[in-house]
Amino acid sequence: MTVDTPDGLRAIIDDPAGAVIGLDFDGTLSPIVSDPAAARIHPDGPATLARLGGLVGAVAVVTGRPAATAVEYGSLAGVPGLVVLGHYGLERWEAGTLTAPPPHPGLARVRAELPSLVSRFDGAVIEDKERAVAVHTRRTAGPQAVLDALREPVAKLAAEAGLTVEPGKFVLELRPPGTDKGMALSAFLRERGARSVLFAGDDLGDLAAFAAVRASGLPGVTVFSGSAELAVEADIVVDGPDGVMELLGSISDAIES
Ligand SMILES: O=P(O)(O)OC[C@H]1O[C@H](O[C@H]2O[C@H](CO)[C@@H](O)[C@H](O)[C@H]2O)[C@H](O)[C@@H](O)[C@@H]1O
Repeated sequence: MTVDTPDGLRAIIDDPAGAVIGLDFDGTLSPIVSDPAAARIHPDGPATLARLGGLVGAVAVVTGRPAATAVEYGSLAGVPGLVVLGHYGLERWEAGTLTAPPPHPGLARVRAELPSLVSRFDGAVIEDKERAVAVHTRRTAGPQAVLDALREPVAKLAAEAGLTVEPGKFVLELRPPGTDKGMALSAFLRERGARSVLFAGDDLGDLAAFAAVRASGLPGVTVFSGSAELAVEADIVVDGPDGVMELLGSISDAIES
């Protein structure tokens, strides 16, 4: 780290025991791929997180994925002390134990009615995540046009089922209301008595966590995992998961030195 190191990052390096590091999964720890089931963490991910986790107060993965999926695709089970807040904070995985509420009753209606909306578009696929259902358009001939065409009927179905729509990179997710990544991160900061915070993300669902960093009143830093698909303002912009790994590694270097 240099003299240009942002204040929030300086606070993390100077007092690592008080630092909470929050990390999104897809697009941040894991490169974006066309098949959601084929996503896997960056090859340096598990070792990078294990090293950083041994130096700071806590590392949490905050994701729209089910926590167990992030643990599996991220090879995270062996990362000491790591907490995974899945489904935007509905679920929590820690030390091999998963805590989760019962699935929302509205999901049954979504499972029954969504296929007929989606089947009109070749290549659009449904990802059933048990506590949420997502429609992906990345593999259609016109991902943005199909996403735009689905927006209104999906919003109507979600409202009728008592669910909320979470938009993301060529995805519309129908999920239970009442939580988001900002609420999940804020609660985790309070629980851990954080004295500084970093959150890294790449998608629209991460903006609530960026806002929570700013609202926390703590020295904090927002990190955007950049790509050609989305531009978002953040304190630090890095080049996708490669850049995230490099940044996390350099934070560990700076703490150790
Ligand atoms: O909070 P996250 O961990 O970033 O999860 C958000 C969504 O990520 C996944 O979809 C995204 O990644 C896929 C794999 O790289 C990609 O194919 C898709 O286009 C992206 O939107 C996941 O499949 C969703 O369920 C998550 O909500």
